[in-house]
Amino acid sequence: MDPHEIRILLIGRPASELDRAAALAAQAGAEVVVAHDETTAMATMRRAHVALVMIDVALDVAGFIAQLRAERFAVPVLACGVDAPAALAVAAIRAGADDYVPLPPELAMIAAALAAAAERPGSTIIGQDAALRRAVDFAGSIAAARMPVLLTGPVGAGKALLARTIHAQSGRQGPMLTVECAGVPADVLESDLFGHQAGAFPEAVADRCGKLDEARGGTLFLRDIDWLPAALQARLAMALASVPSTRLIASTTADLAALVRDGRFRADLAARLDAARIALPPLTERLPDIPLLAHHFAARVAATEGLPMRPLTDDALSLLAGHGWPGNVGELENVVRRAAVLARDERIGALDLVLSDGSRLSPATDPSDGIDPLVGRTVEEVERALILKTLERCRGNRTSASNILGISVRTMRNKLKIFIEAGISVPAA
Ligand SMILES: Nc1ncnc2c1ncn2[C@@H]1O[C@H](COP(=O)(O)OP(=O)(O)OP(=O)(O)O)[C@@H](O)[C@H]1O
Repeated sequence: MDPHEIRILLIGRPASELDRAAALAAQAGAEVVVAHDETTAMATMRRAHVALVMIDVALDVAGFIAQLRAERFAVPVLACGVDAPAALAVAAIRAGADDYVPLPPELAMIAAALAAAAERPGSTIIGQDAALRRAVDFAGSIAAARMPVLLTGPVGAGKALLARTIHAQSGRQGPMLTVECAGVPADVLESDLFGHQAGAFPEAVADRCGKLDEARGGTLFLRDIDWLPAALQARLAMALASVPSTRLIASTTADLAALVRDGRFRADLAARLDAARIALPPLTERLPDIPLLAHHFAARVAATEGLPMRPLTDDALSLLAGHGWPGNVGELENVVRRAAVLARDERIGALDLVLSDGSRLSPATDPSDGIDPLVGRTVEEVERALILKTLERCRGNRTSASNILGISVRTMRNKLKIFIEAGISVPAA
């Protein structure tokens, strides 16, 4: 196997249930490698691109995760075990594992973990909306070119999916690798992108290849590029010339041109990325696509979970059509996925549609409703009140509030900093 193509690394003792997990993962279409101890596993991490780690809870999960962190690997880790005491599972999650999977694993569970962690080329882009189809057609027409692509649009609009499609249609032989720029510490991001040499920092026990290099002949997808710290923007702008065969695709929910004007993003890098810009419309601007997408997601859940297909009732569809969808297609997918698993009847009804916080779906309101009393206030005052109120409703959760407001978490943090400096109290995180 080409070491660069490993998707799942399974770590466990020989002849354990983990071998069965490996067989199932392979059956689910994954490229799998098994390591029987932590040292071999770390060696694999250093030489290959691993999208997901599954480790037996009987091993030293905390130690392994600490080692991953020390060497600056950002990879999802699932702990797993056979009849493991709940305390072990909890300890693994406390140590930083993303989740616990009981063994023997079910194919559906492995497939779901994979779908969440792996970049799957060729997933279908559903939708008939004219603006969406134009975006997809344009993406197809430039897929084989080498020019960078900038994908813009609100959170959950399908930018990552379109990036995978462009790579799949590009005919490139190399891999598509993703670097998540949002919320990752600068040093981890730097190692992820550029790699490091043994001894570069105390825990750097071996050389590590960065994704910019690893993606030679393939595609490097920089998700939420506006989060890239200034120093790394500079390093990336310089490094691009040395990897001409790596195709860059970047995504952002922000207005990159505005960030350049504010001096928060390098003009040369923005210009480079902007060679081809593709904007994805928010879901509320393509309402006729909602039933198509809902049906698609319901069918996918039925297939992966081994459940009967449950169509949506007309009431459920009209509730979906009236919702505001701040999280766009990603949010719709989550709502339908939950409903398809939890629905008791043969069809998914309006009552089955709940948001991730357990609240019922609410119809969208006209944004100009209730705005009269605000006339006479400044935009700044209204903006501040809206931000603080939304944050309060989200119990201080910056990410949820910025999703709802349609601004980046960084913009939200900057605004809150200004409020705090002005002596205004802000809900705690
Ligand atoms: N047109 C579509 N057809 C089918 N699935 C879609 C479509 N658009 C988005 N999805 C699915 O919705 C989810 C969210 O999409 P995606 O991650 O591509 O959004 P994004 O714009 O990259 O989000 P973010 O801004 O958070 O990075 C994914 O599971 C994706 O596969």
